[in-house]
Amino acid sequence: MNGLTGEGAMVRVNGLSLWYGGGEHRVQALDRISFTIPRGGTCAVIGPSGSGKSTLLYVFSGLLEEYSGEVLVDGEKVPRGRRKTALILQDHGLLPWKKVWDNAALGLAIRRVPPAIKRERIASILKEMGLWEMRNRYPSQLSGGQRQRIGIARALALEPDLLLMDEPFSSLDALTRETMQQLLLNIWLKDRITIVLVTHSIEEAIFLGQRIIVLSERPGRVVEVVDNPRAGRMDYRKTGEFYRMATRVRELLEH
Ligand SMILES: Nc1ncnc2c1ncn2[C@@H]1O[C@H](COP(=O)(O)OP(=O)(O)OP(=O)(O)O)[C@@H](O)[C@H]1O
Repeated sequence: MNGLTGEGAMVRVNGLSLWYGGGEHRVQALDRISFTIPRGGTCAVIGPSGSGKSTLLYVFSGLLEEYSGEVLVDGEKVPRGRRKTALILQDHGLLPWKKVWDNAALGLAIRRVPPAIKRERIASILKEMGLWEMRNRYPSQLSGGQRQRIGIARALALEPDLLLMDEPFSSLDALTRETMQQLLLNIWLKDRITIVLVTHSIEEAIFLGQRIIVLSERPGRVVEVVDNPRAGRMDYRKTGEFYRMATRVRELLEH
């Protein structure tokens, strides 16, 4: 695996530029972005508001197809509706009128997975995420952290090899947020899914992102790709290296 050249990379971005709208309303969101994400690695994308972080995820998931440059996922030009890519949006995309179980099973239902397989997979994931006891409740009867876990459960039920997350923990209080970061880390340690996480939090980016992509203000350009090999270690937060890394990323953002 060579993350620098992109050989064996899960995601490879080369000279990606993207504009929204047309004519006088044309807005450039991304400007010649290049980086790679190794297979089985974690990557955090951080940058000011409007720097194109969500846009990048939309491109990786195949939702946005109009761009210039090259974007390869698993060695192929982003295929539309790639089955092994899961996207978790900021609002978790939960349906308020459906119970926890059905919300978690939604992705599998859309893909018409046979009921027996669906039942087994959802039961196992709800147990793993600590949601089993709540399977017959509605989202409104749960806390923010529990709701977020349903969103993650739904994504994991698809057995993805690429998990794209758009500020998944931003609405949570600090403690719940740390618990959720830990949970995500456990999932990653177990399954080695490639994870791309968009975040506004320097601390979150450093704790979770083995590679940190720092973007500039709009149009988003890569200020720096920071390699952060100690990300994913449970005790990282308490180390001096963590604070040094935080200072470095903060300086890059103030650039
Ligand atoms: N549909 C659209 N039409 C026109 N401009 C858009 C559209 N969607 C996004 N933009 C613009 O493109 C830029 C990048 O948007 P994007 O949502 O990717 O940024 P972001 O870094 O995720 O922002 P935030 O941190 O605030 O969520 C922004 O300046 C935004 O206003």
